[in-house]
Amino acid sequence: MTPPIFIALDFTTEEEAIHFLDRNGLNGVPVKVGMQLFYREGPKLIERLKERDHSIFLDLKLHDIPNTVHQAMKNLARLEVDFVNVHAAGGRRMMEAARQGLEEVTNGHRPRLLAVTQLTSTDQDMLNQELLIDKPIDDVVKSYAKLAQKGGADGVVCSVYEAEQIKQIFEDDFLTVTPGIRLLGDENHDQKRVATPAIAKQKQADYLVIGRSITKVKNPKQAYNRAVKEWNHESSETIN
Ligand SMILES: O=c1ccn([C@@H]2O[C@H](COP(=O)(O)O)[C@@H](O)[C@H]2O)c(=O)[nH]1
Repeated sequence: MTPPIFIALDFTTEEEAIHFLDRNGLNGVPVKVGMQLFYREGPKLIERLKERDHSIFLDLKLHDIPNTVHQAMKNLARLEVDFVNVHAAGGRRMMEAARQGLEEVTNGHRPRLLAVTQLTSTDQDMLNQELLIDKPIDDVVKSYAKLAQKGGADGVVCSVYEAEQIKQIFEDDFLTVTPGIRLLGDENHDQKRVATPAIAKQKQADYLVIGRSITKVKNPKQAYNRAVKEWNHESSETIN
């Protein structure tokens, strides 16, 4: 079975991204396409990745008034990717509009809708002092997750540290997708709520998103295999 690990293709051009996959023998692995690459290459890149049999998480994090998100989601749905997302902070009506947009243009196989709870680059201090949210971060994540479910999301983007609690609150099929993954010894960069693949597995995350720990290292294939091994319990590296 393909491991549920999305490699974040945070490259500037399609050629860089494809060359990275080819050079490292990562053909057909699940990939995440974010703003950096999509804003440059757009839908034709998605078509190319689909032809190459990649599952795709299109991570554009929509956050706007409900009508705009509704119309935008109709266009994204036509790309027939596996996952799309919005910021839960846009509110319940916006998420309902997103879901409705996805349903309006797909027959059966619609992309699954995720809602970002709190970015993994946010920590407790930033939440309190910059965003002026005076609550423990895991409570905020849980509360946004509840809102997301009411708004029709199929799951949330959260850190590994909230995944387990979310799994306890919701049915098993409400998904947790967790970025902020680092292999032991790697730099955290701008990420704050960080964990290894082994911890992610322990905390019952459904999917991992890994970027720089794979894409910016000397031997990406070896790093990917390390993540897969941890996920499969073949090695148990713990928290950074
Ligand atoms: O809360 C979030 C939501 C999305 N991301 C995205 O995931 C990758 C992580 O990249 P790394 O290099 O592994 O840090 C990146 O594309 C982000 O846009 C996130 O990190 N946190």
